[in-house]
Amino acid sequence: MNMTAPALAVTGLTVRYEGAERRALDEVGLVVAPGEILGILGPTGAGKSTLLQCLSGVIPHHEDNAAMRGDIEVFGRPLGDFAGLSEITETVGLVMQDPEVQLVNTVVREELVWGMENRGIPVPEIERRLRRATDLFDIGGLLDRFTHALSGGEKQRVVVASVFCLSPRIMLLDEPTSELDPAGTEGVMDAVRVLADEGVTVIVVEHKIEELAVYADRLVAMRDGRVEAAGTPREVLMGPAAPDRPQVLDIALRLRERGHWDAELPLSVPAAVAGWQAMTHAPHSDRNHS
Ligand SMILES: Nc1ncnc2c1ncn2[C@@H]1O[C@H](COP(=O)(O)OP(=O)(O)OP(=O)(O)O)[C@@H](O)[C@H]1O
Repeated sequence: MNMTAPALAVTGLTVRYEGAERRALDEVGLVVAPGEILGILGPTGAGKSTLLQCLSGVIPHHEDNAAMRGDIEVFGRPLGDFAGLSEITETVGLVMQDPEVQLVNTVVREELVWGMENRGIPVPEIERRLRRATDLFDIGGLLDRFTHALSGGEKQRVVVASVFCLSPRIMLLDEPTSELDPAGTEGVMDAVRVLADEGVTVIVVEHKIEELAVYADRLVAMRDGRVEAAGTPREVLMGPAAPDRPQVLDIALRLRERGHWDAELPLSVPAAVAGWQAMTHAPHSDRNHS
């Protein structure tokens, strides 16, 4: 594996599910650098989960009603050259949208440990990773709990932590905070930032755009299976593929907290819209009434 190559390089990725009228992914191209947090946003059905399933090898290895073409390289090595899912998961960890699908053990501690044991990781290293996962994802109080009795947000944190324990160089997170409150969401995203600073590459699909604006290094906006816009959060969120306008105030506040918004803060929705227009240098008058 070439560690100086992009973590992921995707060209012409196209997927059509059997019987579907249109492509779920349509000539998608992406390059993701090592240690980068790439946020993926887009409306429901845009193809975000399908993209993560291709990057993790679930398509084609585990999903037989999807026809896929295009190239995916992981650290310079074509994904097709890996010996199936088991080898891919050594480098790429996927957290699926529904945590239930990934929880297979009765007790949280077993859930975190079993994957490491299956890989033959030595016990002291298992214990080190378990401590780290417990700290990073704040799950110390959950270790002896039954997995089926956890809340949705607790399940999400346990699943992210168990994928982290396998130490993948690339983590793909499909709406990892959908059931978490704002504090829980920040906790998970802060942990993701720490991992990225240590060189882990993270692709996160997220509907909470304010979170992506703050944590992601780059954003990709998808629609109808295509990449509609890509760039820094500011470029994408200020551009024509941006979300509904009232969110701009929220985004501006969160960006300011982190020192990324230097203009006047918009104090009302009309002021936000005006500020938005000024920053994009484009009137978009047809979208003012949304
Ligand atoms: N297993 C499947 N079989 C058939 N069609 C599918 C399958 N999975 C997804 N699709 C279709 O592919 C398209 C893209 O779906 P996908 O789940 O990738 O979108 P998404 O952007 O992740 O949506 P959401 O935000 O709702 O999770 C949709 O039209 C969806 O109905």
